[in-house]
Amino acid sequence: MTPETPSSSGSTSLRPGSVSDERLMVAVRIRPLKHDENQRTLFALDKKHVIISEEAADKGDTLRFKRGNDKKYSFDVVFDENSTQEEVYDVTTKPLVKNILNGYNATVFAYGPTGTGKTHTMVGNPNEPGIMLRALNDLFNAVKGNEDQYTVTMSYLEIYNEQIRDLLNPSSGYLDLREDSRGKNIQVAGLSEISTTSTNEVMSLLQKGNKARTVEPTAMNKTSSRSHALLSVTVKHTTPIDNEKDHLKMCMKQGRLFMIDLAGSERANKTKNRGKRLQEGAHINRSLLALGNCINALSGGARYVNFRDSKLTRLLKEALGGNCRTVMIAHVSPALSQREETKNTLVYADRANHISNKVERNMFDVSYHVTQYQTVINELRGEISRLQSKMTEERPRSGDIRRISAEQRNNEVRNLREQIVSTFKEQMKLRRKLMEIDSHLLSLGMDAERQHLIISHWESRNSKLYKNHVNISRAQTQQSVRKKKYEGFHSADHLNEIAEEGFENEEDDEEGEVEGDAAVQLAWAELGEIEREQERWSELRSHIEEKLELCRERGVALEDKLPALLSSDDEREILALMCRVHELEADKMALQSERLVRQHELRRRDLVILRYDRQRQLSEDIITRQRKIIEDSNITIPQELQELYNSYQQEIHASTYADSSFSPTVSPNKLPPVSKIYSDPIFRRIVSSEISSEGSPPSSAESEAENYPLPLLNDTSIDRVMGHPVSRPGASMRLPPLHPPSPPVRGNRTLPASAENGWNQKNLKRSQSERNLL
Ligand SMILES: Nc1ncnc2c1ncn2[C@@H]1O[C@H](COP(=O)(O)OP(=O)(O)OP(=O)(O)O)[C@@H](O)[C@H]1O
Repeated sequence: MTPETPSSSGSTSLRPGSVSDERLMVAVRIRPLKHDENQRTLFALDKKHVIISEEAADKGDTLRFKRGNDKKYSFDVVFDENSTQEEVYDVTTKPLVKNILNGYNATVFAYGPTGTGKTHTMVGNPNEPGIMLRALNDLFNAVKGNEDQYTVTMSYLEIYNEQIRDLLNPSSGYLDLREDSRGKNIQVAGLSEISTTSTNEVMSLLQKGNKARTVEPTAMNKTSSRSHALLSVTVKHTTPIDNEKDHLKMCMKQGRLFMIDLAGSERANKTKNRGKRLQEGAHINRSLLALGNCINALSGGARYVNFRDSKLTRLLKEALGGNCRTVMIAHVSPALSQREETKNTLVYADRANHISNKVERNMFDVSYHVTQYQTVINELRGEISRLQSKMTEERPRSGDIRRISAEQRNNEVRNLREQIVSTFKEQMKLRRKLMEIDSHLLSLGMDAERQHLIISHWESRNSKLYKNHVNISRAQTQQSVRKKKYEGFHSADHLNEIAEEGFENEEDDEEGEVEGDAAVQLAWAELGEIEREQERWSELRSHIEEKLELCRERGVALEDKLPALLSSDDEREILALMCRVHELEADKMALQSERLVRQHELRRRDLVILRYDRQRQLSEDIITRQRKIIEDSNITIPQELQELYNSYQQEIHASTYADSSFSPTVSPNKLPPVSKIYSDPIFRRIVSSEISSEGSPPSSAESEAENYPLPLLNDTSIDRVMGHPVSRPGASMRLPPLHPPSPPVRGNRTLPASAENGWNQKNLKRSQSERNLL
């Protein structure tokens, strides 16, 4: 069985205008029994399941693990004691390396009780190197030949007794953890960030770092790591943008990979630790407890998660709850003597399995933000022109200036200047707050849209697919019932009530529909919650807007006081200073906006790649179905088509080689003759009904479609395939040409090879232009 890769596991659908949730991937690695351990309590059932027994079992006694008290757990992947370092790396981390090169953040961390093999997995030894070295090796190989475009830097730190130490420069002492006022952008001040693309250099740096790490013998592990070690690798990729019209000439992607070897949780009575070791153990357990609490809160969908309880959780904040693909490798011992620790670890790992991270933001959001920046910039520019015109105003001054002492005037001028500057700062603060509120309102709007889509999808499914049109009125009644429930929704308790209550007055007993009902109830409830939040934030917005207006008026009033105090030159000087401050602020805003556009461009490109990836998977599905029909009907494959398939297979193998997360579904020996299949009326009926079941039939207006009768996908079908129940009437689109193409069919079953060549030429051009898009 090929285990899922982090990029595929648990990720939900993605489209422009949406945020994608990536579920945290959880792997479990079982270490081999030690010589003095004879009884075991844990077995790997297969590549995804483990079973833990209440009672003892002898070595190798798998059969008895089927009894009542045994508990089974499922994970994304399970590595048994025979798994190699290479296997563990290939499945958990190798796919992340590709993500890093594409500008994503990713984290792999080893978790588990002391002595279960975390350091073995992450660091390893010269004969069996661990994840850290393998990942760095792969990263360097990937950038080889393009070193001018890539910058790779690394840092390595340990958290020992809640203190941070630089493992690449241990003499620098303890380092501080810094973050901005909103708890974002967490950084370690003074941490060395070493730039390299040489594997040998990295080897010696890692060795140096590992030597500097705090390791001590305990009763449970002769080389027990007494600290958490965090290796971070950042890859920056800078490429020129082709588009001449684009005002941004360079495109920059930055991905970061965190590889973390946590210290092991431990029980004082088992480790027999005393004094310093006991104190270390307490620190380790406290920070792991904080991590456990975060995992609990995140997996339960809590709105607030406390990352502040330990330095470890503060550093892992982004990995667990932010823009990051994360893999947790939970380590366990199969020994009976370790049963409690193993069980606790499995429970934590199981909870972590429910954590999702948001790794993609939408395009609309970005362009909206850019507009917001532009609005503030325009306002600032307006202020600048107003101040400039004030500067050029010719006003007789000497007679107006109040007759006061020079010292008094200096004081008043200083006061006035300070007030003007602080009013301006307050204005900027309020403007930024408004931007944040607008952005939050926007995401609420999108959340609401998502819920509406769930509801409308459910409605259309109920009325279109499963019911005849007599039942439409029933669906409408259902909608009004739900609406009433939504309007009456006031609390979480009420939500539970609704969920439990179900729709007792209906007779739906189809399982799928019951599930759909629960989902739609939740969607209505969510909508209620979202609307209340929108109201709250809109009120806050009006309040801030009022404050901003008052602040502006105060600023103008302060400016008006200037002539009474200053000579014409003094006033000009102050006005010029204010102009400068405004200009700087406007420039800053412009830079921030530009940065946003760049980030957006990166995301957009990744999105395009993702869509093509999905189209490719869809093509494979179609091929598999075709193949089945061909095999069932015993149809012979024409020579030309066989050649096309051979080319296709080569492509598949090439991409498999380049991307281990992709597994071809077509066997190399036998391939289906698509041309005959496509001209086969039964096949065409099946595929058309499968693909066009929710949309309109192929349009005869499209001449290409007439010539090459591939089924057309309208947007609804595409969205269905892409995982989006969006119903958008109108536009239709042809299947992507990535699957083996169907040659033209005209009366006879297939056209001669020359006609097919013409088709291939066209197809080739189209693929080329699609590649250009990327
Ligand atoms: N899968 C494995 N194959 C071979 N040896 C292993 C495996 N897992 C662990 N070991 C061995 O078990 C011992 C303890 O492993 P390791 O030091 O990696 O545990 P740990 O979880 O990092 O412990 P601690 O939390 O105390 O630092 C080491 O000698 C290691 O080589």
